[in-house]
Amino acid sequence: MPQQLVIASGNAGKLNEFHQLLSPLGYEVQPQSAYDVVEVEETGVTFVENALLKAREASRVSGAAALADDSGLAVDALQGRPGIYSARFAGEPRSDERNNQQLLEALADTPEGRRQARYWCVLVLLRHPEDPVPLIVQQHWEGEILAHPRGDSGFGYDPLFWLPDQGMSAAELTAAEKNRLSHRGRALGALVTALSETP
Ligand SMILES: O=P(O)(O)OP(=O)(O)OP(=O)(O)OC[C@H]1O[C@@H](n2cnc3c(O)ncnc32)[C@H](O)[C@@H]1O
Ligand SMILES: [Mg+2]
Repeated sequence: MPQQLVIASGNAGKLNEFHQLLSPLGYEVQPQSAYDVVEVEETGVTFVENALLKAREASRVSGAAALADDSGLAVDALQGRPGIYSARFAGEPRSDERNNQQLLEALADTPEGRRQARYWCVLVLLRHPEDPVPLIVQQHWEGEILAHPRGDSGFGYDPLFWLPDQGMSAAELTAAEKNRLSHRGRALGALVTALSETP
């Protein structure tokens, strides 16, 4: 992995997690805001398309290697929604709290036992804006949607994301524990491995 990386994201929760995961490995990470990268429109219909759009713009503007994350929550009872629209589920202005409320309403008639869901995380690394061989990895994290929020760590849908094996919500995990288990933490592990195997 290039030692200096721009993180193509404006999401403070993601930026924190990338910092925690990459700094111990010796990477110097900077948010795209350090280069005044403006948020691109996420016009793709897949996570990978949106991640490519974000990485390319950040790499183009910064002139550096860029890592983008497009992620979201897919709920079985909602046929995979909100999916790529997770950040915009409750419309504008975007807010985690309103998105969580929207999710609870959408699942109001769905009983416990039928509330399976997963987070997806797709990471795209571009070494330069015209990199013809982007590194792409995707990972998921299985859970269930709670009827009431629990915990105040993490971000986004974490207070509603129940982890049966842990007996707690994603927002009740420590940051280190979330990074070890999560879609993002494991995707980054896979990316580092993929990079070490790439010529
Ligand atoms: O596009 P950037 O600038 O990176 O920031 P964003 O928040 O818009 O990010 P996405 O477009 O990838 O949308 C992902 C949404 O999915 C949710 N999400 C993704 N990973 C999550 C996590 O680890 N915990 C909680 N919610 C998460 C959260 O609501 C995010 O806003
Ligand atoms: Mg986004």
